[in-house]
Amino acid sequence: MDRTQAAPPAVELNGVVKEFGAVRAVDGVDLGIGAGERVALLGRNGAGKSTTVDILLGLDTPTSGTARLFGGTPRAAVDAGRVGAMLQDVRPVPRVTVRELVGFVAGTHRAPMPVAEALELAGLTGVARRRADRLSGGQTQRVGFALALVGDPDLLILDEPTAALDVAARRVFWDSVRALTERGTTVLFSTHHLDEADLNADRVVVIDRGRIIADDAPDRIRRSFGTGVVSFALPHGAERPAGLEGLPGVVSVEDLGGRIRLRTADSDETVHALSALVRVRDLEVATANLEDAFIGITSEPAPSPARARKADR
Ligand SMILES: Nc1ncnc2c1ncn2[C@@H]1O[C@H](COP(=O)(O)OP(=O)(O)OP(=O)(O)O)[C@@H](O)[C@H]1O
Repeated sequence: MDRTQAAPPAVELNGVVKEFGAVRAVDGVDLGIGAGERVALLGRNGAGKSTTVDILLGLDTPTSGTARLFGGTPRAAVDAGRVGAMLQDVRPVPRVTVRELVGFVAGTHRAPMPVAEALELAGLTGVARRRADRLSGGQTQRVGFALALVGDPDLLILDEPTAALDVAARRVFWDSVRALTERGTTVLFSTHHLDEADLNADRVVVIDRGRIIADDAPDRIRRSFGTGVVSFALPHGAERPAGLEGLPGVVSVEDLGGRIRLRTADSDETVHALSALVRVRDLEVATANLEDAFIGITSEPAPSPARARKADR
């Protein structure tokens, strides 16, 4: 055996397609994720995130293409206790305490972390003696997190992990995720909170209509769609002027019905040229965030079949 060979990636999807009848939920996804990466999976409703996660967990099989975790099948990685998952629907077992439930699941793993540590990382120490079926929505979601991490997995897959968490609980959650990746755990999470992806992922993968349309560091994705947003209202009754797309720095133009938003790589130049083109009202200049980039990327038209085939090659 070649001992110099690098360890296989935590996640490797090659040409994965998943069809449900006429619906192509995943449409040729290639994705590799290395150890210790913290990756956000973003996409609009119905983009294909959960289907991709299901395939990664071996809960569903691709129509074509391959999914591998640590060089083997997802099933093998899950059976070996290398994968912890937190899915959207967490339904706690009735009549046991939080500590008992997490302890029970720890007992099913070969090398779990101490139960107290899992409770602490999930922010549950204060409610450890409470019945697991009598918790708030946010506490229940934290139980799901504790159950996913107590096996001390190499890969954590978290499907919208903070949907029910308040601001303080979110902070605890992301601190814990950071601590886990610092000791080598790979984390893949899906979210609709783009600010969270921006702050907590070192890589953002955007999926749209079953295809990966962006895969980069959050700041690079932000910059690729302009660093600034210039928005303004038109004078009452005025038509949208021609030529906005051609103004210096402008990357894209959105018409929000009376208000125009320009994403730009150079706000100063854009504003200067804009003032010569049209008289505007309520001018605002802001720094672009990941949400602006996301809207820009995902609102682009779907590739035509000819373009899609070309992209496949
Ligand atoms: N079991 C199924 N049978 C039929 N269609 C399905 C099935 N599961 C998913 N789909 C469809 O596949 C597409 C992708 O769904 P998926 O749940 O993966 O999206 P998502 O990105 O997770 O969305 P959301 O953000 O709303 O959770 C959608 O059009 C969905 O309706």
